[in-house]
Amino acid sequence: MKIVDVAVGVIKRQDMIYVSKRADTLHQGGLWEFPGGKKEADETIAQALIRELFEEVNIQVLNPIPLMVIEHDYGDKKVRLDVMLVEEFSGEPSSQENQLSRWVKIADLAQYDFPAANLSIIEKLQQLAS
Ligand SMILES: Nc1nc2c([nH]c(=O)n2[C@H]2C[C@H](O)[C@@H](COP(=O)(O)OP(=O)(O)OP(=O)(O)O)O2)c(=O)[nH]1
Ligand SMILES: [Mg+2]
Repeated sequence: MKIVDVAVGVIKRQDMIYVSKRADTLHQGGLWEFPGGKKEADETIAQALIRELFEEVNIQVLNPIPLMVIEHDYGDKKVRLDVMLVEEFSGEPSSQENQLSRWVKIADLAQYDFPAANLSIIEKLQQLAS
């Protein structure tokens, strides 16, 4: 199965992360996510991140920092999540795609249902915060 490259942005301000709820109809629908999306063939992963975060939450990413890469096989789809920490950005995140979105304290992220591939991201954020 072809692996899908995904740029994922962990948008952080102080002890809060900006999360959105995926539409029910999408792959891994109804779960919470960090904004992002599929890399196009002609893009670098950083370019994909900048484009996706502008399209989805209307911010200009300034200085993304690589956090981790996660490969996960959902059975129906294999993904490679290139996760980047976004602490420097301009604009105020707001959902452009009718997604429910909110700032959540890192300590409270575990109360939200995320796709299985995201568990190690949340663990890492909690380690960094403690
Ligand atoms: N954006 C995002 N995708 C995630 C996360 N965790 C996770 O497993 N994924 C998976 C779900 C999808 O299979 C894939 C990303 O798809 P997407 O639906 O965001 O892609 P996209 O924005 O390009 O959407 P589209 O153009 O296909 O509608 O990565 C996450 O935290 N954020
Ligand atoms: Mg997306």
